[in-house]
Amino acid sequence: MRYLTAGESHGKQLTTIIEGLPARMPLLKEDINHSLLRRQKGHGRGKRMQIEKDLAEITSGVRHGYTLGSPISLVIHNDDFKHWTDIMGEDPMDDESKMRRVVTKPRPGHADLNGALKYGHRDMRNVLERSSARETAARVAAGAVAKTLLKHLGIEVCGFVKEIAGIRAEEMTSLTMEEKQHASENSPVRVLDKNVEKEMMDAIDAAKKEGDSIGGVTEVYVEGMPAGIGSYVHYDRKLDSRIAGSVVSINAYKGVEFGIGFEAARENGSKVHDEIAWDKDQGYYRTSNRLGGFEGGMTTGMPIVVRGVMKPIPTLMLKPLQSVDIETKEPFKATVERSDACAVPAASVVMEHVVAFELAKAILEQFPHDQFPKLQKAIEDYREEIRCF
Ligand SMILES: Cc1cc2nc3c(=O)[nH]c(=O)nc-3n(C[C@H](O)[C@H](O)[C@H](O)COP(=O)(O)O)c2cc1C
Ligand SMILES: C=C(O[C@@H]1CC(C(=O)O)=C[C@@H](OP(=O)(O)O)[C@H]1O)C(=O)O
Repeated sequence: MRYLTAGESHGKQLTTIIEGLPARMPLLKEDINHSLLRRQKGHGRGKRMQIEKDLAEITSGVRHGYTLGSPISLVIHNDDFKHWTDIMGEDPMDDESKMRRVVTKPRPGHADLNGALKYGHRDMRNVLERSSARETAARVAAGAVAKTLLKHLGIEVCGFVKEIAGIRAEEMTSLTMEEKQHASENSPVRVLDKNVEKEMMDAIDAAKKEGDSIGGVTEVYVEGMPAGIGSYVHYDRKLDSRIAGSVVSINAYKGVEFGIGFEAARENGSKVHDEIAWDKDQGYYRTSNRLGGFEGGMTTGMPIVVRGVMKPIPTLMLKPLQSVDIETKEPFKATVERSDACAVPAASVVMEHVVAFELAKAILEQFPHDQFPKLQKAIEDYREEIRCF
């Protein structure tokens, strides 16, 4: 299974095409729209999110609520496009208007300058339109389809916030999946504890007031993945590495860790590895889950715990960073009209969905079936096989 996204931030629409899903899997647009609305809701976002109401239209690959086995295309319209028709339309602009609207001031921390150098764009709008995290809406749409597949296989994926600007959420390992999902679905900063929620919201509001930005840590937690999914044989099929790559591919993500993560560097082996046990009902299991559900590029059958680090948003409303105009070569400090102050809660939803996509993809590689009921049966049989192994 693979997917492709297309679309510019202020262009007409975003498009997602997903290929490789089996036929006869239940899929409703409501499942996708629920995820899209969650991505929009986190505290700390700027004015753009008040303009957009992300809703996906399924334009192919689904009929009467079931997948057909053909590519699925999803369209999300950009409501902001109506304000940008002259700048983003396909018709050529006259030279004078073009000169007035050309972007020549690259923002540190964004893709502007490197993208301009790579493609030779002297108008950096040609870069920023696509490098914008608007694209994560299209990725969440793909991930929502993957989450639907996983749900029907008994696998639940949930994303929430671990840390914002140094304020840490409660330890989630002791919480049930339902409690985690409650935080993920209902809290404006995706935490369970109301005191921490308030502290985080205050920190975001303070950053906003100062015209600065803040980052944080998000976590994705997965229950129900059977052991042995992924590969120890091929470097590019190791599932933990694919997940790590997909997390760092989210805009502004700079690092990833599984389980105790970087802490493993400071602990002895006796305090890092997860001992193996067995009982008649569940088969093999681990007495701890410090490695976050992976050994040898494959799942262990324990919950997957993966965290990602999001840097602060690079566009700063009142504290613009130093840069150089690519036309005049003069130094400048950028003025900004709008930007998010913190997108960590929203990004936790993005991370949840990119991880879900990698999991669903790995399952389909290991159990290739054209018909969804056959995939369900294959997973059921595999679960029984490993339980009795
Ligand atoms: C959900 C989300 C919203 C974002 N909103 C903004 C924003 O409003 N302004 C901004 O400058 N960057 C924003 N970013 C981050 C930039 O898109 C990102 O830093 C940029 O594309 C450069 O990529 P890099 O940080 O991965 O190197 C956002 C990221 C995410 C995930
Ligand atoms: C549009 C989204 O996020 C955008 C990501 C983004 C950036 O530079 O990455 C900049 C902002 O857009 P604008 O420049 O239009 O204000 C965010 O709102 C979205 O998440 O749907």
